[in-house]
Amino acid sequence: MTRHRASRYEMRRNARRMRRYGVQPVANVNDLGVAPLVIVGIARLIWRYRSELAPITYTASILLTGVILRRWFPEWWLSVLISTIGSSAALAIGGRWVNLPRPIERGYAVVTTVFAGTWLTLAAYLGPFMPPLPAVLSVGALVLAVPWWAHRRRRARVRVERTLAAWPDIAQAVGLAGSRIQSAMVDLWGYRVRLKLARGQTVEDAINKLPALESALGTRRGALRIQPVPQQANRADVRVIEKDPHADAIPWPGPSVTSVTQPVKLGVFEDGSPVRVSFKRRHGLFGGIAGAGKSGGVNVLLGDLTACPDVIIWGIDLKRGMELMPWASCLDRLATTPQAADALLADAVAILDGRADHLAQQGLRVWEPSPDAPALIILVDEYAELIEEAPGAERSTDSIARRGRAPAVNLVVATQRPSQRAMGKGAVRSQMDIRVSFRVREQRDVDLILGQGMLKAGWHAHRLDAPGKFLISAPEHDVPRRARTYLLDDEGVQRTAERHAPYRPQLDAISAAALEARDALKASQSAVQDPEGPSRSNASDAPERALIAALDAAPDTGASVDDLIEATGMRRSWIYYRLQEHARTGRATQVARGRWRGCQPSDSTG
Ligand SMILES: Nc1ncnc2c1ncn2[C@@H]1O[C@H](COP(=O)(O)OP(=O)(O)OP(=O)(O)O)[C@@H](O)[C@H]1O
Repeated sequence: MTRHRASRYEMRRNARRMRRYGVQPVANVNDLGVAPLVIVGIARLIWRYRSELAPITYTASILLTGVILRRWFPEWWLSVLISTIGSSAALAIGGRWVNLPRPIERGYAVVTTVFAGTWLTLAAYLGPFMPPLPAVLSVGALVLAVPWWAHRRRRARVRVERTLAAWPDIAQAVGLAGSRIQSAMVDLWGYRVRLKLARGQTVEDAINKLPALESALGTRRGALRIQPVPQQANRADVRVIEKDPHADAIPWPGPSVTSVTQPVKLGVFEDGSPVRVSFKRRHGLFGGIAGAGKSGGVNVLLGDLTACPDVIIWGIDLKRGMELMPWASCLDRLATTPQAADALLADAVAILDGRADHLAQQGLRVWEPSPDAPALIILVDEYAELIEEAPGAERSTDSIARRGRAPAVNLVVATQRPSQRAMGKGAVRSQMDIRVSFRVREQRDVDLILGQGMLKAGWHAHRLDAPGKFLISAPEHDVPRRARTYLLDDEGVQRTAERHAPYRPQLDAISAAALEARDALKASQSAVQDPEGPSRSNASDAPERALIAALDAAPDTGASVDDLIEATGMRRSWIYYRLQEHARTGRATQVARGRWRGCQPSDSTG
C-alpha cells in the first residue's frame, strides 16, 4: 500500500518536472525506468558474445582508424605499409610464441594483418570512402570472419569461459564455496582447470564432490578427474573429458622429439594427457597377444626415434622382415635370419665393450648420446622366436640387458608372451626398465609382462578392450592408467621413413673401431689356428679390395653406401669406418651426402 502510494507520488513529481523543463511526455514514465535495464542487458550480451562479434568490432575499428589517418595523418601511409610488412613477418616467424601453434593459424593471422594493413595504407592515401575501398573492407571482413567463426579451438575456449564464469555459483552449489579458478586450458579432448581451494578445503573434499561437480558443470557421468598438485595442498587440477580420447583411433601427430634424450610420445592416456617416456639408456619390452597392437606401438616408437640424429637403430625381425622392413632405410642394420641376428647381436656386444673401455679410460660413468656419439637401440620383433631359432643370441641379449645401460646400447623387444621359456633363462625380462602391456589373454600374463604382483596391484591388462590400448610401467609411470598408442598406418610409415632416412647418423668412430679391433683379433686368432694363413689373409683382404675397386669405378657423382655394401658384402658400419680411413689418407673422397668415389694418386697430384 505504502509502495503503491509512493510510486503514484513519484509519477506526479516526474510529470511536474517534465512540465517545468518543457519536456513532452513520449511514453509512460514507467518505461523510462526500464531503459537502463535494456542498455545493461545489451551491453551484457555484447560482452558475452564478444568473441563472435570480434570480426565486426575489428572491422569497425579499422574503418575508424582509416578515417582518422586520412583526416589528420595522411602522410603516414608509408609507415603503415612498413609496419604491416614488419608485423606480418613477425607473426609468420614468431607466431608460435604468441599462442598460434599451428601453421594454419599463423597463416590466418598473417593474411588478416596483410589485409588490414594494406586497406589502411590505401585509406590513408586515397580516403576510406573512395570506391571500391568500402566494398573491399566489407567483403574482405566477411570472408575472413568465416574461419574465425568456424575455428574449433576458439569456439571451445569461449564455451569453457562461459561455463567457468558461473564457477562461484557452481562452487556454492556443490559445497566448495570460496574456491577459485586460477587458469584454464582447452585441448583436443576437453579442458583442464587449476583450482585454488578455499581455506581449510582439501583435494579429498573436491574428489568427494565429483558427481555433484559433473552435474553442476553439465558433463557426462565419469567425465571429470581431480588430481592433487604435489607442491601445493590447496590446489587441485580438474580435468573435464568431453570427448573420450580412446573412442576412435588417434592418428600419429608426427615426431615429438629431436633427440633420444627427450621423452617420446607413445600415445594418449584416458584423460587426454600424452604418454611420455624416455628411452635414453633404458631397455623396453612390448608384450601382448597377436593383434593387440604391439607392432603399432613399435611403429610409433620408430617414428620418433628415427627423427633423432643421436640414436642408431638396428633391427631384428625373423618374420622375414615383415614388420621392420618398411623402416629399412632408417635402420643402420636389419637382420632377418637367425645367423644375421646372431652376428648383429655379437657386434652390439663388441660395441658395448668398446664403449665401456672408452668410458673407463676417460673416467666417465655414462655415454651421453649426441649425433657424433649416438646411442644404439636394438629393436627385436618377436623375441621368443629369436631365442628359439638363434640360441647363440641369448648370451648376447643377456649381456646387453645387464651391461648395456651405461654405454647406451639398449634393447627394445616385442613379444607375444614373455614367459620364462620365451624370454630365455637369462636376465632380459628382469632388466626391462619400460614395460608396455597390450591386451593379454590370461590374467597370469600380466605378471609375466609387467612384473610379479602387478595384477594384484590393479594392472588389469587382460581387460583392455581394443587394439592399441596398453598399460605402461616405467620409472615415470607407476600407476595403472589406460592409454592408447597413436596409429601410424602403412603409408604413414613409408612417408616417415622416406623423410627421416637422409638424416640418419653414422656409427661413431669409437664403436666402429671396437668392431674393427674385434675383427682383427678374430683374424689373428684364426691365423694362429690355420696353417694356411696367407691364403686366409688374402680372403680377409677381399672386401677391402672390392671396396677400392668399387670406389675407383664410381662415376663423378660417386657410389652410394648401399652400392658399396653390395660390392663388398660388408656391414654399413664397416663401410663407414673404412671410408673415413680412406678419406683421411686421401684415397677416397665424399662427393655428396652419402656418395663417395676413389682418388687415384694422379687425382691429388694433377
Ligand atoms: N592404436 C591403434 N588404434 C587403432 N587401431 C589399432 C591401433 N594399433 C593397432 N591397431 C589395429 O590393430 C591391428 C593389429 O595391430 P598390430 O599388428 O600392431 O598388432 P600386433 O600385436 O603387432 O599383432 P602381431 O603380433 O600379430 O603382429 C592393426 O592392423 C590395426 O588396424
